[in-house]
Amino acid sequence: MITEDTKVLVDKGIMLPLMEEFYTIQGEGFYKGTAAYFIRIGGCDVGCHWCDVKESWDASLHPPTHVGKIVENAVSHSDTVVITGGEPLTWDMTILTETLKAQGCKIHIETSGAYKLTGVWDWICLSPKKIKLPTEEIYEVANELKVIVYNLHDLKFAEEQAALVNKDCILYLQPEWSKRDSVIPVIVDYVMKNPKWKVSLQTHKYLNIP
Ligand SMILES: C[S@@+](CC[C@H](N)C(=O)[O-])C[C@H]1O[C@@H](n2cnc3c(N)ncnc32)[C@H](O)[C@@H]1O
Ligand SMILES: Nc1nc2[nH]cc(C(=O)O)c2c(=O)[nH]1
Ligand code: SF4
Ligand SMILES: [Mg+2]
Repeated sequence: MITEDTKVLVDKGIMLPLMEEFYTIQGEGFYKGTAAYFIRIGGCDVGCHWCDVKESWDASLHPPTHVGKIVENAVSHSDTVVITGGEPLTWDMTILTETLKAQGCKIHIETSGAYKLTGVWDWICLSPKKIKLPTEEIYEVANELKVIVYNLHDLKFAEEQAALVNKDCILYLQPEWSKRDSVIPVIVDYVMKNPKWKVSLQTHKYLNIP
């Protein structure tokens, strides 16, 4: 049980439920191959049935941690930090990102965009979900759109989402991991026919790194 005082600090984004943090190689999307420190914040109620970190969903399982401590760890490892989750926009990201920025970090986010966009970001990866659509505001500022392809209908959803993003946003199709053997040939064929899209793979899973 967390105290009422702690809850107030979490609501303000002064503390956040920290699931894990690790220095690794960004496996996905535009920055694939780049070393970065990952901060995984607990809490998500979007509920993707194929989510590969379901352990993150219940925020109460992850200890409320002072943002100052999170930042201190991060900057000792890397000047590129990826905030992920869970769904990081469940929480107010203002203080975390401003504190990282003050330390000279490049700050990236992995988000479904389902909640209000808070924080200052150098790179926004928007991975929209049909079951809880992104807020209107995030389409304007997303740097990459990364649609997960589980079945053929996801290609139609991908086109609908691509019609909503800004003109500079880079478009990725990423196979859902458990379906990769059947979905990869479909994505390859689709991208060759529709070259505005690029392929994104979860390369960290092939590299056997976090
Ligand atoms: C675990 S989510 C956390 C961030 C945020 N909740 C989101 O969905 O963008 C990180 C990234 O992994 C993707 N992802 C999650 N499960 C996946 C799976 N089984 N196969 C492929 N990508 C997956 C998400 O779409 C997202 O781009
Ligand atoms: N290496 C690595 N790259 C990633 N890119 C996005 C990830 C995520 O879970 O948000 C992720 C992850 O979990 N590991
Ligand atoms: S939005 Fe992200 S963390 Fe939440 S269930 Fe979907 S993939 Fe998992
Ligand atoms: Mg992951």
